[in-house]
Amino acid sequence: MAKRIEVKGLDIYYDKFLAVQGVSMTIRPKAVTALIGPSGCGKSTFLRTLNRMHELVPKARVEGKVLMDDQDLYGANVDPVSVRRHIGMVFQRPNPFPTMSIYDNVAAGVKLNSKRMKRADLDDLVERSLKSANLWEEVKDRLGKPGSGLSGGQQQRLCIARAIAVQPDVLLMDEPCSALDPISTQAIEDLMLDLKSQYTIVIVTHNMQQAARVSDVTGFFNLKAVGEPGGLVEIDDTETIFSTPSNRATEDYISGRFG
Ligand SMILES: Nc1ncnc2c1ncn2[C@@H]1O[C@H](COP(=O)(O)OP(=O)(O)OP(=O)(O)O)[C@@H](O)[C@H]1O
Repeated sequence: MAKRIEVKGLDIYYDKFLAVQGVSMTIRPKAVTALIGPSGCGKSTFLRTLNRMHELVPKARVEGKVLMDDQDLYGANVDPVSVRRHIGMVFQRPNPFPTMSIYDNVAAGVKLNSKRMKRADLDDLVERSLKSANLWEEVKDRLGKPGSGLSGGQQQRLCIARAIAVQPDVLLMDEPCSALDPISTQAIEDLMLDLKSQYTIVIVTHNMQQAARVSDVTGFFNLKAVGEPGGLVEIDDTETIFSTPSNRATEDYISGRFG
């Protein structure tokens, strides 16, 4: 659990379009890394390369390396489905399986991985995952009801419980609060702070206050110019990025001068 990710010289393409160029960074285990930057600079694209979801887009590919505790995730013998099992993803819009019960939503990943479990063990796993996602108390009396009947914030925590249930090493979150109200947002932020004791967490956010509140490390992505590829400008401790960034573009962005 909680593995380190090392990205080395990563170029990311959609067919012939180079969307992101030359990203190198180390993502620390048991910490929250936030990725910020203006629209279109490639934050989400980059995030999806970390668990090989990028290549689900036809003709999308990468050059360079992504290592998880020294294992090359793009190595010849690596199964992308297994990578996605170890590196979970939570999306902008909560996407529970709408007709499935709350219980089955949490158990879905484990069942998909064709792990046969005794009912009591599965019950235990569902309970632990919902507790870790700070949702158990709110749903324990209606586990058989559809996940779609929960509020947006509860649905997002259900998706986090589903991601946690398969015991990933890393959790990727792509603007996980952008569809949520402030109270649900705070619940997810609190949850991130809890979860980082066990996981490596990478979050894309448009909300700089959120990056400042939840992350230990912040990476600023930018575009040199329209039509040019995006790239990582700098990455440092969040406190440093928000107080004394070393790059002018970072300073302009965090002080609201552009983006
Ligand atoms: N499926 C796709 N096919 C082709 N190009 C894409 C695709 N998805 C994204 N792009 C392009 O890749 C570049 C980076 O987009 P991406 O969505 O990763 O940026 P972002 O920084 O996450 O933006 P935002 O903050 O607006 O979500 C953009 O030029 C975008 O148009």
